[in-house]
Amino acid sequence: MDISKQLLIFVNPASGKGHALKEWNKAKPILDKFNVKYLVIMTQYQNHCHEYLLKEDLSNVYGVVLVSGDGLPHEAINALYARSDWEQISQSITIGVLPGGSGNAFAKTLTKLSQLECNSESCALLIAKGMTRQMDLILLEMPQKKVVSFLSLAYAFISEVDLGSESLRFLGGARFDIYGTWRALFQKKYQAKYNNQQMMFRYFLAQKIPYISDNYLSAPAAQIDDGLIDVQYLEDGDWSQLVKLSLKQYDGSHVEIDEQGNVKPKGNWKYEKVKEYTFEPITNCPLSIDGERYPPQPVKAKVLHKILKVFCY
Ligand SMILES: Nc1ncnc2c1ncn2[C@@H]1O[C@H](COP(=O)(O)OP(=O)(O)OP(=O)(O)O)[C@@H](O)[C@H]1O
Repeated sequence: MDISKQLLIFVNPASGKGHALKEWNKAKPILDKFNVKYLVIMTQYQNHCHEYLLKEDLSNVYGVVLVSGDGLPHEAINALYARSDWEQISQSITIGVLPGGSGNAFAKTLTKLSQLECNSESCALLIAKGMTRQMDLILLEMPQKKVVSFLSLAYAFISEVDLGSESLRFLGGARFDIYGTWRALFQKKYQAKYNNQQMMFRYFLAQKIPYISDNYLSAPAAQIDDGLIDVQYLEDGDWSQLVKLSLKQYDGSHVEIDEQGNVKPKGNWKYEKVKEYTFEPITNCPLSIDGERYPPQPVKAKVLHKILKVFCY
């Protein structure tokens, strides 16, 4: 890593409860103490960060830091991946995050792996110390678009909770608890094809990292660099199964892992580790990709192994 270059720090004033600037102010003294060079950009509008990273000369940049929820890293990583010089950028630029939004799964995962608390001071320390790891991304090919995902693709229950609770952003992370409880009580079923098999789903979630937000360890067997995607789903099943399982996702106890690291089967609840999959929604329910809304459409997913550098011990 060439620290004679600088970090680009994007602060999203519109994320979560609007606390991103406060979180940045907690991190700034730590970066200053370590004499880190940086340029701060307050994002002015949706896609500002994407436009900047797609077009600007990044030859003087060694890291991109997102102070926001999980939406801004999704935007940033996709902009970098879409550049013609991505191969070189994937070697020279490292991604860092500070938890400034309502869903901070990325910050939670990187701090947890580094055995740190998930807060802005820990994230700043990770960035200032400059240790990096290579992580996987998931390439999602859709009819009109290719997207890379660092977190998840959700349909049915999780997609409804993620996207349906957007108007409750002012509640911060509590939006998922409140809206999720309501949706678990009044469940819907959704038709889709998973690997060409048509099923009726109550729940479908494919993840790259173990957390889906700061306090939901939804895929405890997931690893950032194992070359695999953790897919969980619940077919039809009974109503109470989803209620019980969603309550246990706080600490990951809905999944039992044996000494070899394999997930033990649990009734109708399926947990598979795959290198690729296909998914085709049939019911009109949007897809949530890294927490962002995408119209229902067929998706081909495959892992891009160890393709992104992140600040992590
Ligand atoms: N100044 C701005 N005004 C409005 N939207 C913005 C602004 N800056 C960035 N955005 C957009 O805000 C969106 C949400 O980003 P982010 O993930 O940081 O917030 P969040 O509230 O935590 O969301 P999530 O719950 O998905 O984590 C992104 O799509 C980004 O483009």
